[in-house]
Amino acid sequence: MRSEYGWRKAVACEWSILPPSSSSIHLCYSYLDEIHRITAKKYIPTDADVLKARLKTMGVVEHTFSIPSGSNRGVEWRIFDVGGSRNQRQAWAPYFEDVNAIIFLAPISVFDQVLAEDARVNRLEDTLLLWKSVVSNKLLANVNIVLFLNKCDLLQAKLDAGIRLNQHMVTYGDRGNDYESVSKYFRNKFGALHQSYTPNKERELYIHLTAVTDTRRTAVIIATVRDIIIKGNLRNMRLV
Ligand SMILES: Nc1nc2c(ncn2[C@@H]2O[C@H](COP(=O)(O)OP(=O)(O)OP(=O)(O)O)[C@@H](O)[C@H]2O)c(=O)[nH]1
Ligand SMILES: [Mg+2]
Repeated sequence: MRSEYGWRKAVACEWSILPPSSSSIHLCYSYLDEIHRITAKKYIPTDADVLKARLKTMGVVEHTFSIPSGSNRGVEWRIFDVGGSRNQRQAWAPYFEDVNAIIFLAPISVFDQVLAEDARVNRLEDTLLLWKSVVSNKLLANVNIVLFLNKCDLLQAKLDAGIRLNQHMVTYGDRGNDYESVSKYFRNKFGALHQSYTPNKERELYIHLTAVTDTRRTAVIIATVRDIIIKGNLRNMRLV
């Protein structure tokens, strides 16, 4: 087995030959920081280890659960997790007719990365195009949409490291390269696309800045989202 120093050196070398799309390298580093724990004979993955793992969704994965207590006790929730990569998106269509809400995760830290599927395409530009096609879809006109501007922790780290948004997105111009300005810009950009392209001008868009690997904070956001979805469904059924 390589020593910790050896691993770091190997990863550092790899870093220099990999394209900037290799966000997994950051994750390698966080696993490497805990190499002794992870390579121990009796290693049992923690929840955090599982969260950090990159497990690409293939097809559509369904999860069903109900909440055991509280006012929504007994309500059955069905969640469909769909693969986001380009070759997975054709699998989404059959689910569009029957959903009550969509939670769209847009990774806003990827502004300096390209698609694994096509190195000519900037990942954030691709996300914006996908967002536009989802919000403009007529089949989804009455579906509540919640937008998670996700990977905010990685965005903050990149900006703190001096990576400039305007080098990758010229429309950003000479605005400040700090987290507040950048996140506000993305909030407005995604919001404006929804405003322009939604077939349902009454639809309210809910936007949250998230780092979903922070489970404590995400639990609070999910509780808010759950209430929004329930209220939206009741409204659609004209019960309130
Ligand atoms: N630091 C950080 N890592 C995140 C965040 N959200 C997801 N990740 C990590 O990003 C990687 C990709 O997450 P996945 O859940 O596999 O990505 P996905 O968007 O479902 O991708 P597909 O299944 O291909 O659609 C994993 O290693 C996650 O731990 C976040 O907010 N912050
Ligand atoms: Mg997935």
